[in-house]
Amino acid sequence: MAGVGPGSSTAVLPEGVALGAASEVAPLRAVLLHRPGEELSRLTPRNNDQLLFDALPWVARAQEEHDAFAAVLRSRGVAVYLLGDLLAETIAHSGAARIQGISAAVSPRRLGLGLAEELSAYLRGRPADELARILTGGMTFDELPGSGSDSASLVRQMHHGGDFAIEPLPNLLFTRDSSFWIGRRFAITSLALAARARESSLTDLIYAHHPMFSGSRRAYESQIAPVEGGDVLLLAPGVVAVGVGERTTPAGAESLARSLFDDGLAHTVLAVPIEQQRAFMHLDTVCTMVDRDAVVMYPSMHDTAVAYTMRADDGGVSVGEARPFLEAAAEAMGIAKLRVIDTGLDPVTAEREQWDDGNNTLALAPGVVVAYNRTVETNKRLIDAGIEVLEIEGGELGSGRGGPRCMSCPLSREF
Ligand SMILES: NC(=O)NCCC[C@H](N)C(=O)O
Repeated sequence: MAGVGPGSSTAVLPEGVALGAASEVAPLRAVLLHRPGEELSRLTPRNNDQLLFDALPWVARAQEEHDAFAAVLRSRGVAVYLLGDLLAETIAHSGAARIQGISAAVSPRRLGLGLAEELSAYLRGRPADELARILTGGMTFDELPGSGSDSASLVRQMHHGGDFAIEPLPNLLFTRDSSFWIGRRFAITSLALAARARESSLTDLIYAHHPMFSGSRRAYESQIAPVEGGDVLLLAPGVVAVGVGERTTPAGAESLARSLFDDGLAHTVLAVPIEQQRAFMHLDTVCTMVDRDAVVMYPSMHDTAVAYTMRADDGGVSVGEARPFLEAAAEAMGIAKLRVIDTGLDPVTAEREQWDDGNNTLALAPGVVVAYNRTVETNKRLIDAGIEVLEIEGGELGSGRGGPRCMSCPLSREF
């Protein structure tokens, strides 16, 4: 097999660790993260809104924060895999993956046929690690091969040098959204917004061609309508909550439910409407599980969140009336009550800490979560409720509006 670079090796799972996840809180064994890189340095005041960042992160500091996040996970026995490494290894391993990645990134619509063919041919000849960097970090017109040469291409001549010939993917940082595992299967999601749509072409090729995933089967293959991983919460084995709002659509939630029922991966899917606004872009920005029977939740959702219960019904799907989410969830999970860790916050603090991803915790085990240290009040309430909170810095990482759960895709949790 071709290596990625000198001295490189191909990632494998630790002994005894099996791919898959059936809940949000069972002990985490392996996780997919993306160490932010060049794609973050592509953000400018002109493109940050469109690329879904609220500020321009200090890249080196964001990398330090991310390294510290990964170190916390490793210190708790979690095997950490980095998307950039897996991508380079996949491309080194598989010519088909190389072609797939290039064709998803090079758009004849944007570049015209001539330039698109020229660029594709150039990329086919790049070393795997360089190609992986281009597929994630993008490429400007100035960086195109032969730039500055006397070119017959109108496209080259009429674009500014700093325009993107290949768009960067700064939101790859949020590995939660572009794939998720349910049972022993992985699902490649269908991302709603143009700025993120290409991310799933990379997770798709990694899962399809990296040796670590060989033999793994897919869930939700049809990908008919948008579903993003940040909206999918595995409340308990067989019970899934799906946020429906700015990203995941009703059609996405319904087709996901249908597919999970058909594959025997869930018996109940709860569709939970969330406000269609930036602050609440996914269900996991307002609610995450911190224990087998407990969630941390944005206070204003506590009494207002509802759910439509979908169940498999005679080859189809039955949909119940909207009812209180906490009640519907507890019933589906077969528990008396789904506890809400009451953050008891005043509306202003609650709003600020929700914005700063205080509700976006990553569970490493029942009652053990990772959270940003800046959400001081929420963390305090979690600790008072007996939850162990492992705090990380997020001053720079948080500028993309995502916390520890958003930045992680569990590859393996104990069943
Ligand atoms: N699961 C999540 O909530 N992910 C955070 C995504 C943030 C990213 N800037 C976005 O707007 O999609």
